[in-house]
Amino acid sequence: MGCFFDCLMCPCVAWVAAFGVGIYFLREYMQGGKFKKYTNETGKVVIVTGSNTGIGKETVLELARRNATIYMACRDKKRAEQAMKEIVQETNNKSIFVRELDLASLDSIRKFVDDFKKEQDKLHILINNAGVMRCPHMLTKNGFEMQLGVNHMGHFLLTNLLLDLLKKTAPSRIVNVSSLFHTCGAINIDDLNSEKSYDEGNAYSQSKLANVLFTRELAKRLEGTGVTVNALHPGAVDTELGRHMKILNNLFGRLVLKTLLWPFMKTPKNGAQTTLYAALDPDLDNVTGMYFSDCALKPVAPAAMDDKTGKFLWEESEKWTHSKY
Ligand SMILES: NC(=O)c1ccc[n+]([C@@H]2O[C@H](COP(=O)([O-])OP(=O)(O)OC[C@H]3O[C@@H](n4cnc5c(N)ncnc54)[C@H](O)[C@@H]3O)[C@@H](O)[C@H]2O)c1
Repeated sequence: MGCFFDCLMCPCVAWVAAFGVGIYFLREYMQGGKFKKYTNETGKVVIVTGSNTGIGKETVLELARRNATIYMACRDKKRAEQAMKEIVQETNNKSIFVRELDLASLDSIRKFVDDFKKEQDKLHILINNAGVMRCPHMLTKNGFEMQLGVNHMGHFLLTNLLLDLLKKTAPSRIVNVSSLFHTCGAINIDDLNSEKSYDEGNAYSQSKLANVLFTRELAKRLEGTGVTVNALHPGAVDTELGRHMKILNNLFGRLVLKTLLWPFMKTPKNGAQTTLYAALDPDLDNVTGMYFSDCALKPVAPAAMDDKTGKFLWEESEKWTHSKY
């Protein structure tokens, strides 16, 4: 016991502790300084996909604090209900509902929308947040490569099925959570579904580029409707998104990587701030087809400005999801 206290009194331990505390506050200061505070958004009806964990869960928590009515559209109903209970307890907002949505199934998406429309005749904000990253080659229920299928195709169908409600409730907003990885992406016109070859990193970047192309194409189609649509990069955020990465699957790798990256990673709370900015900031009432990061407008990759590819992707997405808009 005495030895333990001797160790604690050692100047090295004190220095390491002071360094750790210093880094913690510096990280919080650097990330927190950029955020705005928004007033209560009473009465807004919001859908957040993939909101039982990570950035989505924090987004719901922050919206719940602002008195929104929130639908948590989640694949894992049990985890979502647990998350919802925690949020209700913390915010005392009882207008938070869990509804099942599997973006890897077109039937599930259609059922979610049908049920939602029976319950609600308003939708002010749709936040397309759910995502899967660098998974091994897998297919959705409809045979789409999983990352393009969930991150883009699923949200494409969901959004289009909800457009009538968004238009009716205008001014309203669509927020697409993309990633800085869109800058590494290319739309593989000859092999969009990765049937000839598959690389998990390329497939993720392709799906996140698709988010930005979809945002820009949809913004054009929504001109004059009062519905805006914007995309964003939330930052590098400490969440469960890396669950498919081999290095994070063993304890040692996870420990080393998390320790090394920790000072540079945002907390989920800070990672949710650009989503909140895109969803709530009054200065963005008429801003559409744009891309944000750190609560500010940012340029997109040249590939995301290619309108021809945007049109190609839209037409393919209509064919794949058996829908025409
Ligand atoms: N964490 C980061 O550093 C980072 C960086 C850039 C972009 N993003 C993007 O942010 C978004 C949120 O990711 P996160 O970091 O909070 O990760 P996360 O893994 O904690 O959250 C992703 C959510 O998506 C849900 N999801 C996955 N497949 C689904 C499906 N088929 N149907 C319905 N929901 C499904 C998961 O269940 C989970 O709730 C993603 O779109 C991701 O690409 C994250």
